This record gives sequence, C-alpha cells and structure tokens, in this order.
Amino acid sequence: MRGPDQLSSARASTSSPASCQSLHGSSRRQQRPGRAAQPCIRAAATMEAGEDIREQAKHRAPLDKSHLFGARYIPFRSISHNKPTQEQYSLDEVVYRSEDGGLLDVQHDIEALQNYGPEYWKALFDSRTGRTAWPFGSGVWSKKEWVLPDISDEHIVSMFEGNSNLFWAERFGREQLGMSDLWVKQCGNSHTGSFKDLGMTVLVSQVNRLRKTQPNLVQAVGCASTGDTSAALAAYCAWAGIPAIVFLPANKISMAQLVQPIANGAMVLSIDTDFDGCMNLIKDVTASSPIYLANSMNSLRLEGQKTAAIEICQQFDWEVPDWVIIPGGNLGNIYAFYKGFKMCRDLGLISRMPRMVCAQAQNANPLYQAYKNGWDKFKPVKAQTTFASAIQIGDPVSIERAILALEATDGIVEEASEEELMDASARGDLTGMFNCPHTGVALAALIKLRENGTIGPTDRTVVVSTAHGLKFTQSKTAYHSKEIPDMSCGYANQPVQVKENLGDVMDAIRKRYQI
Ligand SMILES: Cc1ncc(COP(=O)(O)O)c(C=O)c1O
Ligand SMILES: N[C@@H](CCOP(=O)(O)O)C(=O)O
Repeated sequence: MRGPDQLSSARASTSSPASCQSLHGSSRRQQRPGRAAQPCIRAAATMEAGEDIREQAKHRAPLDKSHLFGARYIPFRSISHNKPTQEQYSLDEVVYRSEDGGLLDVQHDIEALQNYGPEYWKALFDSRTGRTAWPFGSGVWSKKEWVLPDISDEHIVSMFEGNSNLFWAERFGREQLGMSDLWVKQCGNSHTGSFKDLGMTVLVSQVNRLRKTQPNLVQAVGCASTGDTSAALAAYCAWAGIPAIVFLPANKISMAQLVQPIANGAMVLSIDTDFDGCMNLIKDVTASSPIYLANSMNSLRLEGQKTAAIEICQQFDWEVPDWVIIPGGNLGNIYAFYKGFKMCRDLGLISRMPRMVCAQAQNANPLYQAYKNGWDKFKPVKAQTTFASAIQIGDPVSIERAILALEATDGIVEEASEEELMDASARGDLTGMFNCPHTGVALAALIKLRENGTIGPTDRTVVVSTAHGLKFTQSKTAYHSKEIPDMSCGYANQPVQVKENLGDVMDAIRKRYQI
C-alpha cells in the first residue's frame, strides 16, 4: 500500500526507501492505495542557502492531505451512546460544546486511514522518529495524519515534544513488588515539565492557523490551571507570539509552576479560589470573548495527548501492555490514552486494549467515589489540599470521558492517601526515578493492586509519570526533612551535617555504609 507521503512526493514514489534521496521537485503524481511500500519522509538532501527546517518542509511535502484524511468535532455523547449524529463542526470553528451542552470529541476518517494498513503506519511512524524534519521531529506531529491531518506544516507550533523515554523500572519492580516487566512512561520529561506539552502543541497550532486564516477570531488564549496547563500554554504561546492568559488558584501551586508562565510573559491572574472556581471563570470568559479555551474541555488537546499511548505501543514494538496506570484530575488524559490505544487497535497496529487504571489522591477523589458507587452516582466534591496539587480537582470536566475509557477497558480506579503517595514517590526515587507527587499517586495505586494480587508478577505494566519531579522540590524537601505533620516520612534520606575534618567525614560514611 502507498501512503500519503508518497501521494505527492514524486521522488519518493518508487517502492524502495533507498530510492528516496530527495523530495524536491515533486510532480504531485496521485496514486491510489495499493501494494505495500515503505514510507519515506526523509527531508530534502540539500537545504537551500538561508532556509530553515520549516521552509525546507514546504519543498518536501506540498501535500494536499485534506482529500485523504479529515477530522471534525462531533458530540461526545454520540460516541458514548453509540448513536450516529448529523451534528458536526469544522475544527476551524470556535466551539467547545455540543448543542445539548455536552462535550465534543474529534472524530477522524478511520476508513480513509484504514486504506493504508497497519504496516504502512508502523513504518511511517518509525521512519519519522528521532529526526529533525519539520514537524516530524515532534512525537506528536510524527503522527500528524492521526492528530490534525489538515493543518499545514507552516502553521504548526512545536518544540519537538513527545518521544519521551520508557523508563525500565527494573529495580523498583523486582525488589519492591516482585515484578519483572514494569515501566514508567516519562511524560514529564518534556519542555515545560509535564505531559501538557503534548496537547498544547496541537491546540496552539490550531489557534495559530485560525489567527492566520481568520484574523480577529482569536485574540488571546486562556486556561484555568493547577500549574502545568498554564506552563505549557504560556510557553507555546510565547514561541508563537500569541497572547496568553492563565487563571491560577492563589497559593495552591508550586513555586516552580508559578514562575513558568511569569517567565514566558503570560498574563497571570492569581485568583482567590480553587481550581474548580478558576475553571468556572475561564468557561464564562471564553464563552463571551475572543479568548480561546486551552483546557482539556477543548477536545483538540486530547488529540495531542493521545500520542503518548501510541508511543508506548511503538516503544514495545507494537505489543500492548497489560496495564496502564494514570493519575487523574480533570480526567482528560485518561480518555486521551484510551483514544490513542483505541486508534491503534481500530487501525490494526495492536490487537487488544490494555486495562486502564485511574489513580486519584484520596483528598480529591470524585472519580474513585463514583467508581465505588457503580458509576451512576457521580457527585463533584470539594477537593482538599493534597501534595499532588496538580490533581486537586473536585469537579472534573471530563468525567464522562473517563468513565467511558474505564468501562471500555475493564478499568479500575484506585486512590492514595497523602502518606501513601509521598512514600510511593520516595520509594520510586530510591530506585533512580525522580517523581512528582502525581506519579506518586500512580505508584501507590500500583503498589496496592500488586499487593492485592490484581496485577500479577509478570504483567507488563506501564505507570504514566505526568510531571517532572523538579517542579515539586518543596514537597520532596519537606518529606526528606521529616517536616510533614502526622506523616512518618519512612523513606526520608536526611543530609548529614559534618565538620571539615577527614575523621568526621569518614566516621559519617562508615556509619552509613560500613565501609
Ligand atoms: C502533573 C499532572 N498529573 C496529572 C494530571 C491529571 O490529568 P487530567 O487532568 O487529564 O486527569 C494533571 C492535571 O490535571 C497534572 O498536571
Ligand atoms: N492539572 C491541570 C488541571 C487542568 O487540566 P486540563 O488538562 O483540563 O487543562 C493543570 O495543570 O492545570
């Protein structure tokens, strides 16, 4: 079968990748899907003097992909209730809700994508990984046809996010849990230090396109945030020169998170409320002004975030893990992962879905409570203070999306107390990780599910790490200093004070290591 890159890349149109020396001078010969061919996306061999990689991409791929693949908004309920719908919106419209006030979802032309077959997509994605060809150096845009097929490369706003490593948690698994196949997907090892970059590149790219093609439609982009969405929004908008406004709950986010949008020049509103209060405000503001909503209520974000699930499959050579454990707050990400795995399965790249686990802090656990009540009694809660401050959310916008993802994957919801999440985070760190507290929540859920036998010793399990531990040094420092009231901080590692004296130094070392 031939794929989209061949369709308009003349010199890439022979079936051998070796023949793909340069993609300059396309003859735009149209071909139909047919026999299998190796995809070739290699950038032009030579760059014109003064060209940058974005300009180079214009020569490489002057594709009109819109006739091949498309995507649009449809009501989420038509998916959850499995009912066809006439209601749909172009991605070039500013719309966040369906006619009945429900969530939207981005629907792709799955049949058109199916024309190219699983081997085509695997080879195409593999060929793009680890390169600098614009925009495929990004782990999100290397899956462009599955994300935002219609956007032109020159409108994309990317910092080559994604392609995060899968950390083999060999020692943590073996020594602490008796597990042989445990992995941590390091989504927090990213430009702004959280998985939000994956969604924000898509949303800000679409905003950039709207601003270029429909002047005055979008004058700024805004979000409510517990610290990570705001950091990502501010950075991507700064890169593209788009005004950003972030609503933060006063005194409820870490100092490192607060300084990110400040440094990137966003307008930072510190509001005397919690995240849910900020979310209500930003919904009202974006409904009545040319300020575009950047929270995951906007389903564009999830199109980028879902690529982390596709990457996990790719990193395992298209084998599916048995379990994927994800910390949940506003609950967009669990659905994004579900979408990524489902797309891989619907397009034949994998043969089954993993079981998904959503992990919540006990102090902010509305999903856990709904799960325990058989789903039909969801009630928002007033979220209490938690070290996992980025998931201190009591009224998650994507509750329906999360329930669909969990029901469809025979999923589980677990919770973690403050002590459990801090201990789990510290235990992981002692085996070489450097976790944020939210990853601590996911690790605590793993520990519980392993201890009660739900997760078996050889089950391939992926814990999704959602932010970089360096954003949360205040809570780590408090733990290791044993300064947290009512917490034993059983895995604390305290610095040893010694005089500048060889004898004292050696005594201290001997005491610890018996050397
Ligand atoms: C670090 C971190 N982990 C986990 C989450 C939860 O993601 P979601 O809101 O998509 O459930 C968030 C944000 O809510 C976050 O910032
Ligand atoms: N943790 C999030 C909360 C908002 O989530 P979103 O995915 O809906 O933007 C944050 O960092 O702000």
